[in-house]
Amino acid sequence: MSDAGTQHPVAVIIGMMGAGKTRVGREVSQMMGLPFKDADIEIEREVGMTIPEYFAQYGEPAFRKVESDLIRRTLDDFGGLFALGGGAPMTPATQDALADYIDGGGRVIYLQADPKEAMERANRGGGRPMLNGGDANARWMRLFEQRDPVFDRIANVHVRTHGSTPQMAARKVMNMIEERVVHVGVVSADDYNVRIGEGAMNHLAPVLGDKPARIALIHTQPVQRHSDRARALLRQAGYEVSDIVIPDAEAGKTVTVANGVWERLGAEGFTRSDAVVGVGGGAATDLAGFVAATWMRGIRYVNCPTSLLAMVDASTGGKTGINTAAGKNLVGSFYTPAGVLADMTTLASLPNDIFIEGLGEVAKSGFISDPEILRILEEHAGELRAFDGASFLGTPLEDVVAELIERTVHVKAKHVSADLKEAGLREFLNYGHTMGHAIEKMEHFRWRHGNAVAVGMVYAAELACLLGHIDRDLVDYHRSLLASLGLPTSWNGGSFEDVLAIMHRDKKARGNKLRFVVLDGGPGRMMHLDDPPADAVEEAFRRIQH
Ligand SMILES: NC(=O)c1ccc[n+]([C@@H]2O[C@H](COP(=O)([O-])OP(=O)(O)OC[C@H]3O[C@@H](n4cnc5c(N)ncnc54)[C@H](O)[C@@H]3O)[C@@H](O)[C@H]2O)c1
Ligand SMILES: Nc1ncnc2c1ncn2[C@@H]1O[C@H](COP(=O)(O)OP(=O)(O)O)[C@@H](O)[C@H]1O
Ligand SMILES: O=C(O)C1=C[C@@H](OP(=O)(O)O)[C@@H](O)[C@H](O)C1
Repeated sequence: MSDAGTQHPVAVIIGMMGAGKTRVGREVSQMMGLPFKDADIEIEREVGMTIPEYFAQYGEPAFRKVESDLIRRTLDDFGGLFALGGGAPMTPATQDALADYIDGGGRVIYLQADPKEAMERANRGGGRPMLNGGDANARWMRLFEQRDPVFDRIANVHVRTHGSTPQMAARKVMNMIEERVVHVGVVSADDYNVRIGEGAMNHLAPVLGDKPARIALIHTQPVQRHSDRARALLRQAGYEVSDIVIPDAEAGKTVTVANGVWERLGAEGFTRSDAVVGVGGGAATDLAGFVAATWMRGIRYVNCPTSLLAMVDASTGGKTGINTAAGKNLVGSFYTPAGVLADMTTLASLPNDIFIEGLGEVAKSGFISDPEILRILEEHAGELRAFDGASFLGTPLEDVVAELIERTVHVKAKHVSADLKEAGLREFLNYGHTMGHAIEKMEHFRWRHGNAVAVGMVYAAELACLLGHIDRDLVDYHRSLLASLGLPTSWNGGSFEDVLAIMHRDKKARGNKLRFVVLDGGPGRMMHLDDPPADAVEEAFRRIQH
């Protein structure tokens, strides 16, 4: 964001008078150890008089010129938190300066206080020339009606502070500043962002936009507390919410469930301008995406993943789908979301075993593309294996997990941006899945996906080693790293013949030829392994049996 030798604010705060721009801005700067600047105070320092005096002596146009010049300068030479005066964003020159700042990666945060709370606070202590003359509340409301739509459009981050103390409001602002954003380019559809951080769900309304009137909120019972928050945010933003609870986990990924949702959408008059929001694990976001992809041949949807695996994998990339009697994910559509909001606060209720299975897909991304993921996993294996959602937020482990999520999503974004429909490169995301899916099916889906994939990666490593593509040390490293995370590295649940038959039905197979993706030399270097020798395929299977 910064040009050489210049610095830009970490965030600019705008909002109505009394919203808390100064008070909350100072709280945030203290929490983040950053300097704080209040435009009004800087202006008074520059002109050598109070703002009311300047207004009285020179009038508002002259004041707005001084103000916009100072704001433009500060945006290019200050690296802390910068709070603007209430009317500042209404000046075209300031709007241009803020647009340039956002283009450079800046955050303009609209602090959306409850009008009643802000009005009351704005009238404390006076000193606000825009409220002089007549009923201050009436003037405040008139200004709000003029300014709110403009602030809403100018800001790229929106933080509601209704009922929040300054400290609570500051925490929300800080979460928005610290959140991580991964951009996913899509060749044949609109790009979208994956937002990762506490409070990411606050982006629901800006991501959905103002077109939808109705939102189908699809979720499962175990994530009720998180879908309650999504529902409240949607209703506060003015949407009509159809609450649709589906069966949990794989039981929710069926055509019967999808049909039930289609019937609801039909009965409630959902049109192409309406939207779907999926809240839950990967099964829920798969079903929600499938319904969005098929209702009227495609309506907007936003995923709010609540499990680690859903955050790092299932919710991103546009694969939507349901299961059939013939197997998993055999019916579906490539259909990309309008956005993915991975709200870290949802992990507070995630059971340990489900967090650990998500590490399987994180490790996979390390092996296929980003060795730094492997290093982080190794360094923090003990803490990760002991994950406890109830005590997780606000600890150093939260930053470690956020980094792992961001990196893993980057790996997925790189593959899906270049190859949405899995013609080649995207198949590398299937590392460990040929055997992994066979194990899931042999276990009648009692095994969790990430666990099966972990064994599948050990299998793929053994196969690659047998054929001279990687050395024994790297195979052993697969076992030691995955085991240190609490993931399984062997399986004894069925015959080679049965597994082989299932692998021949893998979507990477071509005709009667097996196809695998394996490491070629080391982490980050992948290759397609087509039609490997039958004896190696069987020997590798023997080696994953304990
Ligand atoms: N579309 C894709 O690209 C893609 C990629 C990977 C996996 N998937 C699919 O995702 C599914 C696996 O996802 P998953 O591992 O999230 O399984 P899941 O959706 O079955 O969730 C696992 C369990 O955890 C619960 N849960 C989720 N978040 C929770 C939270 N915050 N608090 C408490 N409980 C929570 C769920 O209710 C469920 O009981 C599979 O169906 C798989 O096929 C899809
Ligand atoms: N969330 C909040 N809860 C309680 N009081 C607040 C809150 N935000 C601001 N205040 C108080 O309201 C008054 C106006 O806040 P201020 O930050 O000056 O508003 P602004 O800069 O947006 O005009 C101050 O007395 C401040 O301490
Ligand atoms: O986005 C993709 O390409 C992936 C889809 C899923 O595999 P399947 O397509 O085999 O279900 C997932 O498990 C894998 O991690 C990556």
